[in-house]
Order: sequence, then structure tokens, then C-alpha cells
Amino acid sequence: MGSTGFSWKLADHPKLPKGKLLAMIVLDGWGEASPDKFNCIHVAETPTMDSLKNGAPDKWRLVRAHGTAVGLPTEDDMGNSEVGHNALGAGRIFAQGAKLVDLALASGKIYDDEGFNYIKESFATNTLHLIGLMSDGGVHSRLDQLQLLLRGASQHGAKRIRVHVLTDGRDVLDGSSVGFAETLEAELSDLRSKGIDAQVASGGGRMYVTMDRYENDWEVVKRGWDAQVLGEAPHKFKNVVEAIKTLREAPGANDQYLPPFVIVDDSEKAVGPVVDGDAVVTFNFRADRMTMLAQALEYEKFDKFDRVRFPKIRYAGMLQYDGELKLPNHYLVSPPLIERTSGEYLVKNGVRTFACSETVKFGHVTFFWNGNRSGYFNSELEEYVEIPSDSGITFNVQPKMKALEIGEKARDAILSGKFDQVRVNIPNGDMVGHTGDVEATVVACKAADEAVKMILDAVEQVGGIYVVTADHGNAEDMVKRNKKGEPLLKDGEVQILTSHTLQPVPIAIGGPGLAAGVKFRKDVPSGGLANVAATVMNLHGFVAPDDYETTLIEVVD
Ligand SMILES: O=C(O)[C@H](O)COP(=O)(O)O
Ligand SMILES: [Mn+2]
Ligand SMILES: [Mn+2]
Repeated sequence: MGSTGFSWKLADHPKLPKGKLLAMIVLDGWGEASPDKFNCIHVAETPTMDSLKNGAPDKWRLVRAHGTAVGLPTEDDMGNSEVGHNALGAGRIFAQGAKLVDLALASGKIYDDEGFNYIKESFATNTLHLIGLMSDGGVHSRLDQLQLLLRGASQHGAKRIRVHVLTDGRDVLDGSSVGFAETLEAELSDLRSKGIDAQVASGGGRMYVTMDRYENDWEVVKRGWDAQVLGEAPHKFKNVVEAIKTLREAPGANDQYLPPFVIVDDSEKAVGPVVDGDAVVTFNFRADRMTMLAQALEYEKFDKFDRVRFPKIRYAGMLQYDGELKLPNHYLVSPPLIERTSGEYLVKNGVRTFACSETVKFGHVTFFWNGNRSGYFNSELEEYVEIPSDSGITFNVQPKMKALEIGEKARDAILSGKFDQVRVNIPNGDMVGHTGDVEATVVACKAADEAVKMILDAVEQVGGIYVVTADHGNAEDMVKRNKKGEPLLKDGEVQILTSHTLQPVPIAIGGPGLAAGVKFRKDVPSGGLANVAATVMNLHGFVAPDDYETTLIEVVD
């Protein structure tokens, strides 16, 4: 596509009409797996989703939602919301953050680029702080990347390094943070033997400390700020392994929600507050749960909580987390450039668009869907509605979440006649699945199914079309399995899987507005989430751009 010949205008689909209302429903964390008692979708009453499956193979099929199909480094990488919604919205597969960071570290290019050279200015006199998720989940960060960065930074002049860890247990097994902390400690001890003053300075569980998203609860970020920047926390320890082991002993404690702690020296002084002149890197590559901290670290003007001190630092993100806001200004690796998304094309071709979810997934159907871009393409044609999520709770306590409210908003948008596309994310399977609470996840799946029904009923009323799919698996498998697929036992108990899975996800099309003869093609057997955008464009009456992954549908006369 030469720059001169470029046009936003989409060609008319030769067979499919325009002007049909299309409901695009993304069930978060809803994969397809064999039925057993750890498959919460199977256990739950889900009559609506079950009935869609009866449309197989013409109107229901599976698509790939993990690994290389969504731009991740390997087929062992489970899908996640960022890469899933990016693929759904962009219609093409982009090498994602995880892979781009791998490449930049492997080639050493990361150390030549602007971001690293910017923070390097601090190395001679000050401390380099690295803040992020200590995990090998590969969703937000990876421990091996942190290890390489630690080695590389010290080889490039960092003499004093402080690591501020967030424990995971959400993209990896609960309890695995102890092993990660030991690995990290060994790495730091190796650096110390080479004369580098390197240690962990603070920590806390990701869901309670720092990694909130979409401004659901700034208190979470403040807890992290106090520990990481101010060096203040309710718990003080001499080293990170002891900290995690001790805090995990409290009743009900788990990696995701460990309280904040700081590491102190023999005189009980925090070893690593952030001070003027220091360099800070947030080493997560994924954006959603880093942008709030990034704002606190970067913005002179800031009123979300009292920072007490706002040190003058050199701050860089592993990636730039928001291209539109240019946040942060400095970054070590350039993010994937996801342009010409289906959302932008459709709006530019007059498709009036409504998008909605509750806070915890709101950015998924807007920001991620639109290629990690905030805001509207055309505020006259678009409306994005965020339903406030409950904050300060784990969602197993409230497994229905706001599913029905999302369903109602979507229904009203459909019936209003003001929109051509009504797009939602229904979070329950994922958010409750991450708590590892199997019973609550069953309730969650039922609620999600009810929300789908509400939307499909409205589609029926207006003679519209629906596309129902998911971004990756989660609730369909809640247990860690051996290679044969049998649940793995540890100390006589099954090991609960809080993370996403490698499973494919369903996609269903239908509704009274779906033209006769539309069915899934048979010649895209390994279709993935990136094939959905062209499919949706067709259903709006357009042909997708040539470089989009091929459509999943055909029209048979
Ligand atoms: O951030 C999270 O909650 C998990 O790490 C990944 O879940 P998501 O990709 O579904 O948001
Ligand atoms: Mn998701
Ligand atoms: Mn998830």
C-alpha cells in the first residue's frame, strides 16, 4: 500500500448489505475445553451459549487465541486480553510487547536506543530502580527479561540497582512467587559478587499493590508508591524471600494480594526509596496495569493521591504504554505500531459505534480494540460507556459483577437505533476465573450467559446480526494438568489454575439480519482472533483491506 494511494474508504461487499445492526460480544476468558468438573463453563447453566454451539459448523466454530496466532513469542504462551483484543480489533497479527522486548534484549539494541541512553545518565551518581511483575507468565512481564536487563544495565554502567517486585499468582500458580524471588535473589547476588550494589527494595501483591487498571482504585497505586518511592510500608523485612514466605503464612494470603513491604537494612532503614536524580524503569511490557503508575511517576501535575514527594527522576517504561498520550515519554522498546484498526476504518466509513464494559475491562473494548489508543476516532459517531466496577473486592465475592448492567446498556443502545455496531466485553469468566474460586466461577459463567441472552434478544427485536466470541481461555479450565490432561496433585490436592489457558475460543454468528447463505468457510481451519475483524467488516457490508487476515465467512448462493 503506497502512501499516495491510501484511502480509508472500504469497498462495498459484493453480496452483503449495509445498515444491519451488529452486536459484537466478547466474553472475557471463555475458552473451549473438554467437559469435566473443573470446566466452569460446562458446569454452569449456559443455555444461550450452548444453543449457539448447535449452529456448528456453519455458524459456530473455534478460533485460535494464544501463541503466534496473537503475536506472542511461542505456542506455549497463553493468550491474554491485550493481545486478544488487539488482534480482534486490528485484524492483523503484530509482534507483541513480549516478543519485541525479547528481540531488543537478544540483539542488544535496547542499550543503543534513546530510552536506555536517557536513564543511563543517572548511573554514575544515582540508583537505577526497576519496578514490575516478578513472574514468568509472559502476560505483563517476564522474569528472564528482568534478569537480562539487570545484567545488561550493570554492564552498561549501573552501579546501584534496586528492584521493586510485584508478586503474581494470577498469570502463574499461586505460591510460585517464592521460587521467582529465589531466582531473582540469585541473580542479584551474582551482581553483588561483581561489585554491583544490587538488591530488592520493596514488594507487594500485584492486585493490592500498584497493578490496578483503568483507574478502578488509585489506592492500589498509592500503596505501591509509598513502598517503592517513599520507602514506607506496614511490613519490613531483611530480604524478599523471607518477606514473601512470611506474608504468605497469614490466613487466606495469596501472591496476588500480598500486602506492601519494604526491605530494610540493619538500622531498619528502607534500602531503596526513590530520590532526586535516580533512574526508574517499569519493566512490564503490557500497558493496562502500568499506566496509572506511569502517570504518578511522570506527571508534574497529579491529583489522584498525595505523592508526598515527587522526586525528579529519569523515568522510562519498558514500552511506551499509551501512544496517544505519549505515556511515558521515554521507553526502552518501541511498542507495536498498530494502525488502521477495524474500529477506525468502520467509523471512517460511517459505522456508528457503541462500546461498553465495566471499568476492569473497559479499556479492552476501547483502548486495546483500537490498537492501544485512547479516545474516540469521531466523537459524533461513537459512544463509549464505562460502568463502574466494584473496587476493593475480589470478584469471587461478587461473581455476577456488572454483567447484567452491561447487557442492559447494550440492549438499550441496540434498541435506540442510534448505532450500527454495539460492542461489549463481558468480564465474568475471566475476572472470577483469576480468583481460582471454582464455585464462584460457575456463577460467573451463568451471569455472563444471561447477559449474552439479553443482548441477543435485542438483536432479534431489531433484525440485527450478532458475533459472539472470546479473547482467550480461562474459566473453561481451572486446574493445572499433566501432559495427559489429568489434574495435577500437590500434597494430595489439585493445583488450582488461576491463569488463562492455551485453549481455542468459540465464535458464533447469527441473528435475523444475517443474510441467507452466510456461513463459516471450511478453508481457514487454523483461523484465529485476527480473522474476526475482516469477518465483522463483511457483516457491516464492506470488504476488509487487503492486508487484513482473511475473513472467516463466505456467502453461498
Ligand atoms: O491483568 C490481568 O488481570 C491478568 O494478568 C491477565 O488478564 P487479562 O489479559 O484477561 O486482562
Ligand atoms: Mn481477557
Ligand atoms: Mn484475565
